[in-house]
Amino acid sequence: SLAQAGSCSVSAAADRHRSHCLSGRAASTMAHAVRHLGQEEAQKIDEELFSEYGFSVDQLMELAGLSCATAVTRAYPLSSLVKARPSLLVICGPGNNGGDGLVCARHLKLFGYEPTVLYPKRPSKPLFQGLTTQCEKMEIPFLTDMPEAEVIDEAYNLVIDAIFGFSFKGAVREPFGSILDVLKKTTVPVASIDIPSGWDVEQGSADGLQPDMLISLTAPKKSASLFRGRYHFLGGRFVPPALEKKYQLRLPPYPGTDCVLQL
Ligand SMILES: NC(=O)C1=CN([C@@H]2O[C@H](COP(=O)(O)OP(=O)(O)OC[C@H]3O[C@@H](n4cnc5c(N)ncnc54)[C@H](OP(=O)(O)O)[C@@H]3O)[C@@H](O)[C@H]2O)[C@H](O)CC1
Ligand SMILES: [K+]
Repeated sequence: SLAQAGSCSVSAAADRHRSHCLSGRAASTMAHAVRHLGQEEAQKIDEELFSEYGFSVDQLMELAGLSCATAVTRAYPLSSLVKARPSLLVICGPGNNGGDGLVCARHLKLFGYEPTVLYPKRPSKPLFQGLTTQCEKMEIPFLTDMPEAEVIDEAYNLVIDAIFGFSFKGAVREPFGSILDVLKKTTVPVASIDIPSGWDVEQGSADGLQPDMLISLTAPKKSASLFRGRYHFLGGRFVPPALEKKYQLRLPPYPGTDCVLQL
């Protein structure tokens, strides 16, 4: 099974479900048995990319956000959107996952979508200020408050969840608890960047958000085995082969020059 081959500790039920749902594409991905990372391991790889491999956060965030925007165009092409306007709501959290969301919003605007951003807790670092300015200069509107679930269902085709990534821990603190409560009541699809927000990075969340799409960055995290949505993509095509080897990531090959891969 994926769990055994991929050394991920999912429950037997999740494992059975996964085997049951195997499609041809999933089966070909299984041959590679991409490894699912624990929280500390994901953070360690991230740290190593910066310290040992000389990357800057901005660089990887740009590639991560571009992957997410590209994956969104694959799952929800402009021609498939049901509303008159190609409107999207991008909800950004206080860490780098939120930064990925800002980059993703900017690229989606360039791809012809109409993103609106909610960014309630903004770090004072120049990186995030710059990403915010870039979005503002691209005429991407910023909301001051989370709309009601009915308003979101009425106004947007898709919500992009860039609230928490692999550093999330413990019970959700405000204002994000209320935001996630509203998000759980919406019926429009949700696309989560790296981790469905509010999920334990390894154990998931039985009564948590159930996104339609998950874009795993670098490599899926353990909780990705519990993802039940329609689209699971891998993005963040920036891992040097030596690092991939060291952590035995067994990443499936990206096709051609693509920056995303559907798992
Ligand atoms: N190597 C890669 O794959 C790259 C991935 N990227 C993206 O970065 C995130 C991880 O980013 P990080 O900044 O480490 O963490 P998060 O965005 O997940 O979240 C940190 C912030 O969230 C707050 N937090 C944590 N737990 C809670 C909670 N229970 N309630 C409320 N808030 C919470 C935390 O607050 P503190 O008060 O604890 O500081 C932080 O503010 C990864 O998932 C990818 O999306 C990079 O962009 C590129 C490289
Ligand atoms: K997320």
